[in-house]
Amino acid sequence: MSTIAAFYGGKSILITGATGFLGKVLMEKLFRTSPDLKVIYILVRPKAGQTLQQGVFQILDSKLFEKVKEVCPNVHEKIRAIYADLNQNDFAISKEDMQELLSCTNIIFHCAATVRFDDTLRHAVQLNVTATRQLLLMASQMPKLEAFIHISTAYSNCNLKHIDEVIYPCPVEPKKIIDSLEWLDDAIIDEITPKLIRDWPNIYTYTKALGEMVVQQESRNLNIAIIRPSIVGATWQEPFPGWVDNINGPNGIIIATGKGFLRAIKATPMAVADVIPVDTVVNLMLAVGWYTAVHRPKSTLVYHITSGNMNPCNWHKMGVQVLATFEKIPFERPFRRPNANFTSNSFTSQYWNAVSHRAPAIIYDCYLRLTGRKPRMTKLMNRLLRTVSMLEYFINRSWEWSTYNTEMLMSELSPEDQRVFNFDVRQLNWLEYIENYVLGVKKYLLKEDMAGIPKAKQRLKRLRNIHYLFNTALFLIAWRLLIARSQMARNVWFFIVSFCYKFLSYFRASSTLKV
Ligand SMILES: CCCCCCCCCCCCCCCCCCCCCCCCCCCCCC(=O)SCCNC(=O)CCNC(=O)[C@H](O)C(C)(C)COP(=O)(O)OP(=O)(O)OC[C@H]1O[C@@H](n2cnc3c(N)ncnc32)[C@H](O)[C@@H]1OP(=O)(O)O
Ligand SMILES: NC(=O)C1=CN([C@@H]2O[C@H](COP(=O)(O)OP(=O)(O)OC[C@H]3O[C@@H](n4cnc5c(N)ncnc54)[C@H](OP(=O)(O)O)[C@@H]3O)[C@@H](O)[C@H]2O)C=CC1
Repeated sequence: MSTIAAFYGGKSILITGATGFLGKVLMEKLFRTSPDLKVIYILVRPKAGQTLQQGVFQILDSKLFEKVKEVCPNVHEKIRAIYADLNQNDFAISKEDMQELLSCTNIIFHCAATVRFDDTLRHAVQLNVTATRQLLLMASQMPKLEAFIHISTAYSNCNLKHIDEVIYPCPVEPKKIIDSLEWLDDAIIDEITPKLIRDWPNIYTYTKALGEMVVQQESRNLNIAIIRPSIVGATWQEPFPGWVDNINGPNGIIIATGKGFLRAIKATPMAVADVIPVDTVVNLMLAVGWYTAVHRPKSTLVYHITSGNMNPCNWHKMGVQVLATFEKIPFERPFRRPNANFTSNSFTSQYWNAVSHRAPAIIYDCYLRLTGRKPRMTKLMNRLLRTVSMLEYFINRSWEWSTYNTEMLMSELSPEDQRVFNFDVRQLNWLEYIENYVLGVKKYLLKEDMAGIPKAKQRLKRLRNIHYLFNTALFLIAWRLLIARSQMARNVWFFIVSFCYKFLSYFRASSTLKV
């Protein structure tokens, strides 16, 4: 029997962000490996037109939870959803619910966050910093609490090149920022934001760094650990390969490429693509929860869960395999044939944006207008290019993350725990993983049926023919215009035609002689 699975038996576990990508996979694994756990409390924001119970059923209805329903048939009774908004004071949790949480919780996994790169500083600080502080305050009033696991990101210190498993101080104290945001108005906040975030690429990574500092400062006597995953990708193995459920990170790029919208991206092909499967992250989270509660390390330990140092894959390899998978498993109704390349500098990037992105979008919008429909492609393309520009920072650099704590933890696990809670990314076969990833995007995100593949392949053939035809027509028009305007072009044209004529005459004469 797995020691870690047994540890979670009978426990009351509080998860924030349980409706998110990581949170769902965490819940699934907990129920599947420790079906005898007591209860999982999930803090859920009220959603218009949906009761709490409906929200829980919606989560459980997903294919992700199919296996769980077999091993834990009463799973819906073990999820206790609590209305909460982490942006509000005391999270707007009712007194009774708060009482229950405070008196019963054994373990906390704090996953909730805003992961948007372009959020306002006020909102991102509220959720990623202030809410973390408030949760720590709640935790300090929980007599039965054994461990508090805070989920950060490997990019919280991406302004550094080499990142150790330590909490780095931020230039401005989180408390000062929280206090000043209370009285500064939005216009001033917008003005000072670039000065505050300095060399962090966005508000998200900056506020995650502040969140870590808050954890360090407010840890009191709690058993706390921080987990820093890199780019969290689809499931590798569990409960089945390729599960994804949002368009963050690489997912949106895979869709945009597969649908033929994105044809070039500014990336450094040899930079490390530090993608880490979500089930690997969850396995580490559960192992850390156990270790922190049972071994009670003296200080707050930070664990990196990244792939680059142990089993690196670069963007070139990833891109090639993504494109190869589209050949086998194309997405339905693509705008153009999926075929993308990496550009290396701003000049070529702008050229491709004009030629391969904006021009086809404008042409398509003209076609929509002419056929009496509303143009939409240019708007969509602009949003996509904006998104891509925000991701560029991460695909043009490589980082080194040390993983001493993660490796130490691996060595502390029994062979059975190493198998059930495997977070050894050295065993990952990238080509297989990427193929399953693309397939998962098709099935679980785009909800496309595999039966549609032959039709999609036919459409791709048609698009390829249109592409060749269009290019030939374009070439002929350009050449015709050039001949009309330039003596030099006329001379070249005359030379080519007479050369071809002579070659053909010679060929005909020599074949007549042979006969
Ligand atoms: C010899 C041969 C050589 C061949 C070479 C091969 C080349 C092949 C090249 C092709 C590549 C093929 C694929 C390769 C695979 C990977 C490609 C690399 C990309 C990976 C980049 C990952 C970087 C991640 C960085 C991680 C940092 C930290 C990680 C974390 O800690 S947290 C998670 C990260 N958070 C996010 O990802 C959130 C990012 N999103 C946002 O902040 C916002 O969504 C926004 C981008 C600001 C956009 O906001 P909006 O207000 O505009 O609205 P909305 O969110 O509703 O979305 C608007 C539209 O944009 C689309 N969209 C959103 N996100 C993405 C996305 N990530 N990618 C693409 N599109 C996205 C969305 O669909 C909306 O579209 P619409 O509804 O149709 O309008
Ligand atoms: N995905 C990634 O690539 C990476 C993620 N991380 C970290 O992992 C954690 C989870 O990320 P991920 O699952 O991908 O993110 P998601 O965006 O999928 O999930 C975010 C979760 O936070 C909840 N949430 C947001 N705002 C509030 C609020 N005001 N009150 C209550 N709950 C709220 C969301 O609820 P709702 O469903 O209502 O929106 C959702 O459950 C985050 O801390 C993130 O920083 C770290 C590295 C990489």
